[in-house]
Amino acid sequence: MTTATLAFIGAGNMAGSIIGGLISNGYDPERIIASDPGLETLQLLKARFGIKIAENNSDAVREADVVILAVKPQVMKPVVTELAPALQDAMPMLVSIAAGITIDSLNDWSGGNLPIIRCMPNTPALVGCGASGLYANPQVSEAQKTLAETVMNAVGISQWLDSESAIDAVTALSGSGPAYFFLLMESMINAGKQLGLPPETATALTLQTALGAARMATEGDVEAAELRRRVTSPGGTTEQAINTFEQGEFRTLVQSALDAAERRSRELAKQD
Ligand SMILES: NC(=O)C1=CN([C@@H]2O[C@H](COP(=O)(O)OP(=O)(O)OC[C@H]3O[C@@H](n4cnc5c(N)ncnc54)[C@H](OP(=O)(O)O)[C@@H]3O)[C@@H](O)[C@H]2O)C=CC1
Ligand SMILES: O=C(O)[C@@H]1CCC=N1
Repeated sequence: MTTATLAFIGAGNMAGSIIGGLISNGYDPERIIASDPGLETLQLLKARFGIKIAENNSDAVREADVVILAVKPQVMKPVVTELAPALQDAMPMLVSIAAGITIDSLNDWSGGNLPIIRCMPNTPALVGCGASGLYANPQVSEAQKTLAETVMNAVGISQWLDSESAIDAVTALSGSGPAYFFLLMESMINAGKQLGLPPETATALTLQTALGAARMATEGDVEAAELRRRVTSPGGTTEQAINTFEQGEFRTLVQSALDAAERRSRELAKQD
């Protein structure tokens, strides 16, 4: 694993998930520094993972090889503009995980000429099962690309994208994706309770079913559609459920949901 020093600007849900995944995978906590206005959040991360914390964003970036911008898109401009002098001193690689914020904007706000990567991770990074899309500007060297990939692969898988706009699609698919599966889990747990199962039973069976289905889809070489067919006995129970999903236009609904998320990602870019 790399020994690069990573500075996280913003230490909320997503930064915490990546940090947790890195530490579980053996990353040296002395080489991770985080800064955030919430002192309590920082103290918790320090106590839990042994990472360093900084009093302000500029202090955090001073020694960093990689600065991971993990604040909400809406505050990215003031955060990066204020950091620009420190960034121009240290010239680290910037990795922004924010939905919507473009490389052009990050380049303008940071004073220019920095290697910048846009990365769209997801929260399962916390358990080493993250999925990230990556896109680099021309200033990023091959060695820096390998570094970014090493960091993100330590918490899951990553895919390089050949256009920046593909980040909007990745945001809609895997960035937001865990929430879609959680919604399905919530809905199945509730349906199981409605069918008379005790809540603990409905919960345990739903979660194990989700885990089992995900493992079968990822660990074998059989496509999801075929795995679904193998559960669906002709004239059996699953067929009734699948027909109900199809009649409710489940696939169209999923497409519309992802379209809406992708559209929102593009809108966030216009609010720069
Ligand atoms: N959550 C997710 O599943 C994913 C999120 N992302 C992206 O990650 C980014 C962070 O999202 P998420 O972790 O969910 O959001 P959070 O709100 O949980 O984390 C953002 C953190 O940044 C802090 N912050 C606010 N202002 C500053 C500042 N000036 N300097 C340093 N830190 C600051 C916030 O503090 P405070 O709360 O006090 O304002 C908060 O702790 C977003 O841009 C999002 O698009 C990408 C992929 C997935
Ligand atoms: O909902 C959001 O905007 C962020 C980006 C992807 C997941 N969470």
